Amino acid sequence: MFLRAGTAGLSPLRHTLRPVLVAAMSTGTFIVSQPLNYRGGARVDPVDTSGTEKAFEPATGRVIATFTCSGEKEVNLAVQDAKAAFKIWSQKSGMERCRILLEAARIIRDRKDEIATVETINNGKSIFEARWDIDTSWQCLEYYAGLAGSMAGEHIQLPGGSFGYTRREPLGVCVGIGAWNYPFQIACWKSAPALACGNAMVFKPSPFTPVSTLLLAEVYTEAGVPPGLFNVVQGGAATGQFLCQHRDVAKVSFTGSVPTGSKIMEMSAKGIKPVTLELGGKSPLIIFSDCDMKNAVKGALMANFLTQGEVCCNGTRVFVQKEILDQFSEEVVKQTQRIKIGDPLLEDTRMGPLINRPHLERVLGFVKVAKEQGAKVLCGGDLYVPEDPKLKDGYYMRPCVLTNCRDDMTCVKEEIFGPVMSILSFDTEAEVLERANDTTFGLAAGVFTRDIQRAHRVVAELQAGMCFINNYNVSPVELPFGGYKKSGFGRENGRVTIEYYSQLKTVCVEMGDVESAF
Ligand SMILES: NC(=O)c1ccc[n+]([C@@H]2O[C@H](COP(=O)([O-])OP(=O)(O)OC[C@H]3O[C@@H](n4cnc5c(N)ncnc54)[C@H](O)[C@@H]3O)[C@@H](O)[C@H]2O)c1
Ligand SMILES: NCCCC=O
Repeated sequence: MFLRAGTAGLSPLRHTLRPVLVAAMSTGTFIVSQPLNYRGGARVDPVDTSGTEKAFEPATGRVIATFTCSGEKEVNLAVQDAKAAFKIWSQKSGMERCRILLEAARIIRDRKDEIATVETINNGKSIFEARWDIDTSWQCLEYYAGLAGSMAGEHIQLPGGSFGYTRREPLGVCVGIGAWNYPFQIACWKSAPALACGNAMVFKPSPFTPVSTLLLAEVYTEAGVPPGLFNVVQGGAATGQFLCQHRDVAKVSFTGSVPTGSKIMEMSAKGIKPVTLELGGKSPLIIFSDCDMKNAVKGALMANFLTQGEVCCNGTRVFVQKEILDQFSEEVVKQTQRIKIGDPLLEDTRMGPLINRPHLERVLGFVKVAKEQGAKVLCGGDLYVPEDPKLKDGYYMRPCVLTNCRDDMTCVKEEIFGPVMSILSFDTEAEVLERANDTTFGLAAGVFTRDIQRAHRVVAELQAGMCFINNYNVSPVELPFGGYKKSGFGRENGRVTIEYYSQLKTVCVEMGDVESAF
C-alpha cells in the first residue's frame, strides 16, 4: 500500500495531506492511491485530460499508478495558482524565504528514508544510491536558502551626486520539466534556486516517475510556502507543450534528451522565454598510465554504473593509455562482476532494474550492435533474472564492459543510457584530447593522472561543462552543473544559477536638473 492514508470521504477534487504511515513499504506492495497533481497547496485530480499513463515498479514490472495527464485547463489552473502565490512570495525578504527553505530542507532530511524508498520503487535505483540523491536534494535547498538572504544589487555613483542601483528581481512563474532518472533530485535542483529568487514553479515530472515530486510539494507546503507556489502537473509531451506555450510562464528549465530539448527551445523562442537545457551526453573518461589504478577503476565504475547507467553525465567512453590497458580492463571487469544486482530495496543491492521494458531492450540492442561492429564483451550485457520469484518480470541486465572499441562504433558515438562501458585505448595526450572532443555532446569529462600539471592542462582543453579530476560523478551542490555544445546551456547548482532564475533591473536616479537637448 502507498504509505499515506486513502482519500475516502474527501471531495473528489481536493484531498488534504494526512501524514500517517499506514504500512511499511517493500518491493511488490506499493500502490499509489492518491491524486498525483498538486495545486493550490493540495493534491488534486486534474480538471481535464490529455490522456492517461501508467507508472511501473521496474523491480517487478507491476503497475503502481494509473493517472490522468493534465490538459490545457488544468495547466492553466496550475499556472494561475502559481501566479497568485508569486505575488505573495516575491514580496518576502530573502531572509524570510531562507527560513522556509531551510525548514523544507530539514523535513526532507528527516524523511530521507521514506522519500528514498519511494524513489527506489518508482525508478529502480538501489536504495543505497537513492539516499545519496535525497542528500543532494536537501543540500540544494539548504544551499539556496543560504544565498536567498544575500541576494542584492549594487549602487553606482554617477556625476553630480546622481546615482544608479540595480535590483535582482524574480522572473515570475517558472516551469520545470524533469527526466525519470533522478526524479526527486531534479525537482529540487530546479525549484530550490527558483524559489530562493522569489519565483513560483509549476513542475512536470516524467510520466515514468510521477510519484516522488508530490512528496516535495507536500514538504514545501508543510514548511510554509504560500499555497500554489510549487505545483505539480502530470503528463507527457502534450502537457509539457501546454506549459511551454503558456503566456504567463516566464521561464522553462528542462532536463531530458537533446531532441526534446530542441523542441522546448523552439516553443520557448516563440514567447521569448529564457530556457535552461540540461540534456544528454556521451562523456569521455581519460585514464593515463600514471594514475592511481585503484582509484581509476573505482572512478570508471562510478562513471558508468550508477543508477543502472541511466545518468546523463556518465563517462561511457573510457580512454585508457595503452601501457595499462590490460591491467585496467582486468580490474574493471573483476569489480563490475562483483556488483550485486537485484531487489533495489535490499541494503546490499548496488544495481537495480532499468526503467522499463522498452528501454531495457534498447540498451541490449546497443550491445548486440556493438558486437556486430567488432566490439568484444568482457562481461555482462545480457538479461538478468533474479532468483526471487517476485522479481521475475523486472527489467534487469548485467552491467557490461566492452573492449576493442573504435571511435566510429555506435556504442561509442550514441548515448546508451544504460550500464554499458566502452573501453578505448590511446597513446598520447594530444591524440586522446582530439578523440575525446570529437562529439556533438559536451556535458562532462574526467581525467585520472598523478601529474597535476597534465590534469589541469587536459581539463582546460576538454569541451565539457563538468570536468572531474581523479574522481567522477560526485555532485556537490556548491558546484555549477551543465553542458557545452548539444548537451545544453544554463547551469544548475552553484551561485551562478541565481542568474538563471532572476533578472536585473537598473534604476538611474537624477539628483540635479534634467539637461535637455530640446
Ligand atoms: N543534463 C542533465 O542534467 C540531465 C539529467 C538527467 C537526464 N538527462 C537526459 O535526459 C534523457 C533521458 O530522459 P527522458 O527519457 O525522460 O528524456 P525526454 O526528453 O524523453 O523527456 C524529458 C521530459 O520532457 C517531457 N517531454 C517530452 N516531449 C516533450 C515536448 N514535446 N514538450 C515538452 N515536454 C516534453 C517528458 O514528458 C519528460 O518529462 C537522457 O538523454 C539524459 O541524458 C540530462
Ligand atoms: N547526480 C546528477 C546526475 C544528473 C544526470 O543525470
